[in-house]
Amino acid sequence: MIELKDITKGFGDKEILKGVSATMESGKVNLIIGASGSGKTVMMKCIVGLMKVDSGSILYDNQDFTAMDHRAKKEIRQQIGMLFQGSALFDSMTVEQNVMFPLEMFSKDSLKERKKRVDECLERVQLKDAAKKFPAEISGGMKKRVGIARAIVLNPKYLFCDEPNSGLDPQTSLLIDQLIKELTQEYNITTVINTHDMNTVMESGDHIVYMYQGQKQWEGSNKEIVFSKDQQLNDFIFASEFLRDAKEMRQLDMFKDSKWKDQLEEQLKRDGKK
Ligand SMILES: Nc1ncnc2c1ncn2[C@@H]1O[C@H](COP(=O)(O)OP(=O)(O)OP(=O)(O)O)[C@@H](O)[C@H]1O
Repeated sequence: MIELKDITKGFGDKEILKGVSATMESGKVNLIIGASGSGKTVMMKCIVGLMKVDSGSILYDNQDFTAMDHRAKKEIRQQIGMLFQGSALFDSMTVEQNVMFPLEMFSKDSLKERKKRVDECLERVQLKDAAKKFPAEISGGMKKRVGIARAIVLNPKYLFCDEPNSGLDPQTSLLIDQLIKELTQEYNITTVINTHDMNTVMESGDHIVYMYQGQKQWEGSNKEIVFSKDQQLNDFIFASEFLRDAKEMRQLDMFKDSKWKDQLEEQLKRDGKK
């Protein structure tokens, strides 16, 4: 679990993060969403330590990352996997060499063990046949899968993904979302995704943190999101008529589940529809 406690970050006299507290849960896909400029990337950079917060603290499984010395921070960083926007693969290396790279940097395993681990990861993302190919020879979706294999090769406890669906078609996006979700559950990873993709929000966001102008405006599950009365959040998520219809359909679908029945009835009463 990662906890943010009242973090602030500014540049010069411009305050970007204005006291954000939020929780990213283990074994869950945690999403950071919000309009452009709301502070999502700055927040993600602060969490992984690429930027230093001005105040507040960030706890990795109860250990205060913000108060750690360089060595302790390095240990946490070695438990972090990162999937970058655009995949950020090394063009001159084959797929398997790209996945091997973090092991060569940080692992003390023998070459045989490292090769075995690379094979396992490539198998897991269904890319064994592409092991000897170069990034220029594979599709955007395959590149993302190489990026995912590389991000998990060191068995991370925490996985950060920056816009994992950018530049992908809707079907490939879904497959990437599914893969990230499966890996998160299989290895009980605390996954944090910065995304603009509403499909990801509705389909795979277990826990969602909505940022608005440098503050956490809303936090909850993708089930709770369809019942939220927060105007900013609703304007952002259900921006089109199509999405508003989808929201109502999701509510009706959840109505079948007794767990949500009371909540929906209450909402319909409040909205004067019942
Ligand atoms: N290194 C920096 N120096 C100064 N200002 C910065 C820096 N990094 C980010 N900002 C500012 O912080 C604000 C939030 O930026 P951020 O990149 O976090 O937004 P975002 O929500 O991730 O947007 P997008 O969805 O477009 O990626 C912006 O006004 C941006 O100009």
